[in-house]
Amino acid sequence: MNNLTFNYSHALIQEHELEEMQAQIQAAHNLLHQKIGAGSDFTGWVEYPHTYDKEEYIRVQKAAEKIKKDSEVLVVIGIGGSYLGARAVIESLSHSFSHLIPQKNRQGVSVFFAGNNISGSYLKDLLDLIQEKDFSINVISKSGTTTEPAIAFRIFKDLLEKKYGKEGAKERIYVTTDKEKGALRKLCEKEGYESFVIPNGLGGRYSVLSAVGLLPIAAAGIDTDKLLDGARDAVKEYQDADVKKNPCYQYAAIRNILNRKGKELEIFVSYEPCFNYFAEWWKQLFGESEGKDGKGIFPASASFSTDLHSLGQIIQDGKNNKFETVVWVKEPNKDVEIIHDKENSDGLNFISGKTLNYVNKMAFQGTLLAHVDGNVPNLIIEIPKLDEYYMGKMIYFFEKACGISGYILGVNPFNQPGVEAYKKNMYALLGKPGFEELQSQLKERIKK
Ligand SMILES: O=P(O)(O)OC[C@H]1O[C@H](O)[C@H](O)[C@@H](O)[C@@H]1O
Repeated sequence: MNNLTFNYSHALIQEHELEEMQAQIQAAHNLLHQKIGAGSDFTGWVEYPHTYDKEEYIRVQKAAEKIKKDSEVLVVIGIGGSYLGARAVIESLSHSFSHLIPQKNRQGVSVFFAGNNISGSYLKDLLDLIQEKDFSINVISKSGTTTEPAIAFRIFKDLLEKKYGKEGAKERIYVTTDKEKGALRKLCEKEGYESFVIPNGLGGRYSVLSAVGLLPIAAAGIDTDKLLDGARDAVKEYQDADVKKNPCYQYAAIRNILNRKGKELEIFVSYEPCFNYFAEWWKQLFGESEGKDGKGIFPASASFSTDLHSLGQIIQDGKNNKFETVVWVKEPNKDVEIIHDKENSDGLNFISGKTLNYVNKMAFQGTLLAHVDGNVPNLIIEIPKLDEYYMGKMIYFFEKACGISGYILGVNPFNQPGVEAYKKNMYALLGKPGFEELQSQLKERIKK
């Protein structure tokens, strides 16, 4: 079938178990669509592929064109939902070694990411690398107050101003933030930077199809119209509350069935290394949405066949608490044939004339059956090819499955209160005004 498909024939469940989830699916569907569930203020993403601000979308395209004309590099500064979606799409749809492709042979600029860690070495390396290049920055933060991107923004803004002067720098700074609140919005108003809005109804991890993801993605030369086409079709295809007819809801339901049977860990698996950041995006989506109130499936990831040589053992024979969700691309865009070798010293002439994609497929099928034999249920999401359209569709598939799955689990899938704990401690240890008492308590504990 020429569409995204969900295959649960290796899920190690009975059909009636899925049918029995119908009432819970219907209830979750109502909570989400009628916007009456927990966190409903953050469900604007459900219809966003239709309701997005069309005028802003044109500005995003124009900004991307300007960046392509005046820059070799775009530095995207953001953390969590403010960078993972863009990175997932860019890495999935770009040449595997895109940074080394000369600009004249590529559709867009090289996109590098900063402000997603606090490593001095990482930042220094990036600063050294772009020093000599023409670059622009897109700083992305919904709250406008997150420490990691704020630190990086200070430093890159300073570099831009030294290189191009204050006025020149202004032409190269793009800000994506809340419409009204936060330090970044204030700064935009003061400095007159070009800015884009993260709408109120979108939490960071649900924001990739807004300006948050679209500006970096478009600057990288990826067709955002097609991405949105895929997402729009997904809105239509995944709105049937009948679990028998909705693959997205089947995935949400089966995750919960497996979780109730003791599967505490879900491994996102792909056989294309370009999906590695898609896996990171997926991990934030499910981890922050479901991991609360002492509940949630731990989202992990593996890249096969690479990790079959490291994690393969524990998946096959380790504790029986995990399942795999495999994303399989039916027709990869490129391929290489295995050549015949007269000597045949490696004994591989039996596959000469075959292609790497063929061998990869056999690895997939062999692994699937081996892991299922090891009691690891496998859920398979197949896309016909890896392009913008199916990327958009798959993003929406996972977003919606996550919202529905979270409601079935009985949590608010749209908040992330637990993330604040480390931040408070870090601020206190850094001596942020207002955190004095916590600082002395923490220093006592660290001494011990
Ligand atoms: O966009 P920002 O407000 O800077 O937030 C960036 C990220 O950091 C927070 O700590 C949250 O856990 C994430 O959900 C969010 O995506």
